[in-house]
Amino acid sequence: MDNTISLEIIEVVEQAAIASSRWMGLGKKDEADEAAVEAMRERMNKIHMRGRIVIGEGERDEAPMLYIGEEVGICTQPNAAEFCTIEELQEIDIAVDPCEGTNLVAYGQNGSMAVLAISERNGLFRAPDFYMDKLAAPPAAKGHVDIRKTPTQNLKILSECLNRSIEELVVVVMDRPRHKGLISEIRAAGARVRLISDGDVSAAICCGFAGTNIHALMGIGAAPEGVISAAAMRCLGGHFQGRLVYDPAEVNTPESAKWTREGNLARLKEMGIEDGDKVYDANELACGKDVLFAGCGITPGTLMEGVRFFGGGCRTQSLVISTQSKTARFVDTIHLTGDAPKTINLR
Ligand SMILES: O=C(COP(=O)(O)O)[C@@H](O)[C@H](O)[C@H](O)[C@H](O)COP(=O)(O)O
Ligand SMILES: [Mn+2]
Ligand SMILES: [Mn+2]
Repeated sequence: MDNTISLEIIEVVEQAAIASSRWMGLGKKDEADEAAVEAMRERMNKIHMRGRIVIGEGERDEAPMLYIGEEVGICTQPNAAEFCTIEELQEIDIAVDPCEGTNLVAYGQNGSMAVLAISERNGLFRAPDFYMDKLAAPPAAKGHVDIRKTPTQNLKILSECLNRSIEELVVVVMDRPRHKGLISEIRAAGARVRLISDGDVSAAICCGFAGTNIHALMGIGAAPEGVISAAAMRCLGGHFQGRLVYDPAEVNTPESAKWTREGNLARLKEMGIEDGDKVYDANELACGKDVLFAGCGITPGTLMEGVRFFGGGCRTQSLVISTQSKTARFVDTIHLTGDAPKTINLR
């Protein structure tokens, strides 16, 4: 993968975050989402790359932009060989969530980001729009905790790996009725629970850094977000496992009521997945040789600030991590609008 993509891609998530943040607190989640999608697509199409969306806003019919299969980047043009380098002509797969946490943006709450993951062709798992049971934990616990173990067992292992008592652990769980039993078990084991209304990508990535006071993510969220989280955790060397949830009874949401257990198993078979209970780790969900994750805060979060506007511009904070560069690059950018020179206030 062309190394310069990692620098240009920062602007993709920045532009998506800025566009979405203009809708922050206005109670309009669809508009916040659409603004991010449009901005992400527009900036992506200016990059010298040959990209294909493998996780996006849905199938072509229901999503006018950034749909699964959409080609993005200058080097997708038919005559690209005339003006693109051999490296730029290599096909790359892209998973996007232009507004991860649309509710958070609409209601002005913390933790929303514009995110994406990139790898070479077939380097990212093409997750269906299923739910996914997830377990994320810090690098020190990688391969020691296991989603097949009980939360109580995993908390014991985590406390040993992180050299702290169970009482000193904080586990993020999405605040959903489906997690009633999980939350009770974590509390009974002695750990503390941080409930979030949305945004489990942010929670998963926080486990990859020490000092965030988040030591695990447990529970069921969406599968596409699981792949993007796995890409980030692969770059960070953290623990990430996911299991697709095919039985609607496990989640019992209006979304899951549209499906049946048998129908879901048949859908998985069509995709070539025979074992619906398979547990995928980060190396399988983001299996490419080179994997890159980029995110930009829309509203403030644990890792990144949100977009902050001032007269004549705004300031963003992004994070780019890649297996290739072996860096976790936090980027603080001031964006100026209009032509007149501005005084940049650093306080
Ligand atoms: O909170 C989320 C919403 O993402 P988005 O639609 O892009 O704003 C994600 O982080 C979750 O992983 C997931 O989408 C959610 O758990 C599934 O929805 P729900 O049925 O409300 O739990
Ligand atoms: Mn999302
Ligand atoms: Mn989204």
